[in-house]
Amino acid sequence: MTTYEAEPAAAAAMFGDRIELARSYTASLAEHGETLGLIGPRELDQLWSRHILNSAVMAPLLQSDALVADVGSGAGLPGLVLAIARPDVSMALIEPMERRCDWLRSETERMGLTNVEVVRARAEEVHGTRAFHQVTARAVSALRTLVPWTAPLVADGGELVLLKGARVHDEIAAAEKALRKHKVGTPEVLELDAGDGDVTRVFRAVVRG
Ligand SMILES: C[S@@+](CC[C@H](N)C(=O)[O-])C[C@H]1O[C@@H](n2cnc3c(N)ncnc32)[C@H](O)[C@@H]1O
Repeated sequence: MTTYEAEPAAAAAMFGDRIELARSYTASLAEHGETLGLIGPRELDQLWSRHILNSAVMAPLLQSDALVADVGSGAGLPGLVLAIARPDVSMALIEPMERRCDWLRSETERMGLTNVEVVRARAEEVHGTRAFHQVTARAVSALRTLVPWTAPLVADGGELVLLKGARVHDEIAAAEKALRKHKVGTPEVLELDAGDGDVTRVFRAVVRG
């Protein structure tokens, strides 16, 4: 059995009655994630805090019954975690790599999640074919590149909700032209606590399509 970080106290409160599913996904990611190239070996020590809770912190930011796209889901971060935490939300996981899509589909099926759709594509290939109330992404690219990939997927008046690191304000400055071109309104940077005292930064902005 693979050993990984013990469940932080904050997890149960963050997932509520969905905690067993979150435990199941975390255990499965710990067991298969390294072999499938989804996470590095050293990440097992921070699997809950750095990946699962860091993703789950976005759950309260999703609108009720929203149609959400997660661009570049990879192992399912934050998309699968959000689908677990928010069963009212319909989540499309947009991921171009076949092996990652296979993993996302098999986890969706194994956990019996009915609110997940896996879309094997680059975000740009989905432009003009679908529109979402909110679009999420984590660790995919700097805003300058990420905004042109994600903003065209947002329905008029919808939101970008992007997990970002400490350099988010520099990224916003560098993305000024892209933000204007894609009609992204003035962004706010939320500083959220994922329960471990570390700050998780989220870029949130309305898109006028
Ligand atoms: C560094 S991984 C991050 C995965 C996950 N979001 C996480 O936080 O662990 C970046 C992911 O973005 C995907 N990706 C890269 N370019 C993309 C694009 N244009 N559209 C959608 N996904 C893309 C990659 O295949 C990869 O799975």
